Amino acid sequence: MTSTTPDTGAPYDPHAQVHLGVFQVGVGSLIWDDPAAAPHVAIETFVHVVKLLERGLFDAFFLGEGLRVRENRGRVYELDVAGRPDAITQLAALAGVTEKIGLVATQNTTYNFPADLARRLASLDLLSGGRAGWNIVTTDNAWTGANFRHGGWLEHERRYERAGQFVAAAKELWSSWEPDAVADSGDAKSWARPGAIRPVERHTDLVDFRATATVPGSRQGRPVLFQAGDSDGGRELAAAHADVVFSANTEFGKAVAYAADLRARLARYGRSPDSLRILPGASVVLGDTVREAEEKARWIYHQQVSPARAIAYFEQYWGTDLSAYDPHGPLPDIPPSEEELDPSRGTLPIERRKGKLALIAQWREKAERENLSILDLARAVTTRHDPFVGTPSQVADRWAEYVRTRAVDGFNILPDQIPASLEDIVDRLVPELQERGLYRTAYEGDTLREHLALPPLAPEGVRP
Ligand SMILES: Cc1cc2nc3c(=O)[nH]c(=O)nc-3n(C[C@H](O)[C@H](O)[C@H](O)COP(=O)(O)O)c2cc1C
Repeated sequence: MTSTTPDTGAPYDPHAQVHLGVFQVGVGSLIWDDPAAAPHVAIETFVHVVKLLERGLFDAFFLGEGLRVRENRGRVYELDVAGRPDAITQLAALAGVTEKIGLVATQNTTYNFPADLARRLASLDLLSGGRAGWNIVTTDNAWTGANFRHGGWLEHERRYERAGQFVAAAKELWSSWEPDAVADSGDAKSWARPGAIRPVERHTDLVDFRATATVPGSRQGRPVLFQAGDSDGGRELAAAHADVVFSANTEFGKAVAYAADLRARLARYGRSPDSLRILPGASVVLGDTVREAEEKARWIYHQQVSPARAIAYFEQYWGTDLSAYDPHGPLPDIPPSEEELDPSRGTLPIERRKGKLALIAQWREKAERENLSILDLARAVTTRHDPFVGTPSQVADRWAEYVRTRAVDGFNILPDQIPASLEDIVDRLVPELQERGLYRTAYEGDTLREHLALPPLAPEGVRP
């Protein structure tokens, strides 16, 4: 290691590999209204995407969870799809048309129930031949929970307390079906030890159930555990339980600091730096030249924050109908409603749900100072994940630095366009990565755990 190598809590690795997943969130930034876009809730689109990714030798395809369509004053927010099918149902269908790719469902621990969710994830894992993953989130959005399951607002710390208990209970359920309870459980025998089906129970103020598992373990033992959420509580949950983190720290300096912090936490749980993969979100815009890539990136961003979206964005803050205002004109001259935003409703980033009057005053000042229209201001204040913009060879070189310094172990691609962004990556970026020895040329294993090169589970399958 040279003196300039950043400290990521793991040694420089010239042979490090890029692991790739795709996070198809379905809402927010995807450009669905482009004529080249595939229909957003059609099974054909999902089948096409997942087969494309399998051709590109991706580790995983994964879906977000939203239990309610995002809307603004009773209308669906422009880029947010008019429907978001249940993730586990979608992934079960995709398991039947694929052989290798991992299938990861985001599911929250605040509005689900442990035994029920553990059963559904174990079913996906078993039926896909050990390719399931669970992206554990706590969700800051009581409004979505109330739609189908149970509502109610748990404070941040309590959400993570429940998450810790929930995940530990799920892991115990997954290790509670032991192979001699089955006449011939095939692959399950290779990892679990003999015994019987043990009931699992918890009786706390946050998690209260008694249940027995309904399916044996899969070829990988149990679903691979992803975690998303960047607070101290989120990082502790990851250090205690996760196999993969879906991190929001994409920019190189942030990725280095995050990796060092997380690996120090891992050590406190007695885990090695290699027992966890770090995959931040990343959007990628490729061009034959830097200029072409930059122009495309600008076009994409302008599509994402369209005039109609700019109006809808500010309507949420003003709390009133702004459709009569010209997006190319100045900010509305009417005052916003006095009412604060509902903190339990997650259409907007959580840090922007408080103190809206002060925020609007800041925006007014900025717009006047810089002579910005409604649309200009919306583009200036809405953030996006740091995109990798450049030629395929430039992006491959940057990724080599990221993985070899162990700042990350790969990326979760956040596509802007489906399928175009992903076709670009599979057909143009993957060959560049392969040329540099950064990426597999064939799948070497069958399970998601194997694709991620995670250490095998302990013989008992899980650490409860
Ligand atoms: C990369 C990423 C993806 C997420 N995806 C979802 C999702 O699909 N559904 C959801 O309810 N919450 C999702 N979350 C939000 C988390 O549930 C969590 O509420 C939020 O990040 C706040 O946690 P924190 O305070 O630990 O950062 C995601 C968070 C991150 C960082």
